[in-house]
Amino acid sequence: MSIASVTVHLEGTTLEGGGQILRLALSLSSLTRTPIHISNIRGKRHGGGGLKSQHLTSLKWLGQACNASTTGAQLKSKEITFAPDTAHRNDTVKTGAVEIKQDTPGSVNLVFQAVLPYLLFSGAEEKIRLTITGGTNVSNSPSYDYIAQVLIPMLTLIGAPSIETELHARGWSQGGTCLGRATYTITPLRHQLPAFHLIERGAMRSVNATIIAPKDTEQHFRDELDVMFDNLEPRISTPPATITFDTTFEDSHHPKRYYILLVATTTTGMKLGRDWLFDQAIRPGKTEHIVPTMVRKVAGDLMREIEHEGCVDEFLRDQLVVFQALALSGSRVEGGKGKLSMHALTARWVAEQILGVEFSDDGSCGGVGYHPGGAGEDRDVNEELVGELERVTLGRG
Ligand SMILES: Nc1ncnc2c1ncn2[C@@H]1O[C@H](COP(=O)(O)OP(=O)(O)OP(=O)(O)O)[C@@H](O)[C@H]1O
Repeated sequence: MSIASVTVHLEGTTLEGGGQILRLALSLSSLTRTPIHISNIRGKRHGGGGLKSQHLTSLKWLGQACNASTTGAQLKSKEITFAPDTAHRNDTVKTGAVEIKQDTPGSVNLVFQAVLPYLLFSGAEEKIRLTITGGTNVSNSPSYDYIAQVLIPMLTLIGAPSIETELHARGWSQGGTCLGRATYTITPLRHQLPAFHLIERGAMRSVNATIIAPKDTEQHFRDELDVMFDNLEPRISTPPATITFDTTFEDSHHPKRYYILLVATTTTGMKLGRDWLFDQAIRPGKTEHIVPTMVRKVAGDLMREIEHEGCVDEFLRDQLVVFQALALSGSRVEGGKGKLSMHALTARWVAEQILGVEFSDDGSCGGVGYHPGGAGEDRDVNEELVGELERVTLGRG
């Protein structure tokens, strides 16, 4: 495994040009102790770019965790340097209860996205109960529900220790800001993450709907979902496999807070998710159209994911890039006919710049086989454990 010891410069307007470049670069820099310099941060975003609260929170937390020297660590900053202390040991990360607080509804799950690789690969011996304050349901980011129902089960499928989740309160960016809190209990890896193969999609087994909306819309949602499930079934079923449909409804306790998530699970355990946080101004007395609009929109999005025949949805595809890059060489994620998103291309680019890994057109990656707790030194792999995990990783030839 070769890791750059010189500072890696990342131009923040590259490809997607948003916050993902920063989060992933910070994750990989902290783990490998590679110094980074990012210019024009979020340079393709309207309003001038720069660090938002969620980005700054991740930067500060990772900076203190790996004892990094930083410059530019303030809100709206468009340029940072981040140089982890090369003598620092990642396995000295604080275990037990770890609290990351934000005083805005910045996405809890984008902070989680930034710090998870560091904690999972820290080499720490004890569990980490990570609690993050902020927004749990925020536009253009993974919701708490998506993380719990899609990302985490898929991480378990690829061989990561299971992560428990607990929601204390929801935090919304809609209908006036309100802070939420969620806890993720992470068991750090004790060995390299084996190469994983998500290549067999299997047949559809179930579709679960999660609705969070004002209580008086519950029946309307259930009726719309019943119609939608009836329409969906013949289009996605592969007899003799049968599909079950299920709906969970939660009162959002606010007339302007609406959220829907649909998760399709396949016979090989793949999870495809599509959601929508209703984020338009809702005028009193003008809400009847919202329910059918949301159901139709998300059902259409899920249908497109299913028709692509990939093993992951558009969002998971970019969120798994970091794990492909850190796993042993040869992980492959089948995206099907779906176009690789700009986020996925950007994540690959950051991983290539910092770790020197390469991704092939078929979705496979020459991962570095990162040793938990290490900065890339060649320790022996626990072959027995890796073999065991390989058996639970789907599609392994
Ligand atoms: N509906 C969704 N479900 C699951 N994940 C999502 C969803 N929308 C966005 N994401 C994920 O959230 C991340 C968004 O990255 P992005 O760089 O756009 O965010 P950001 O830090 O808020 O930056 P910016 O404000 O610059 O857009 C990506 O990993 C993407 O896959």
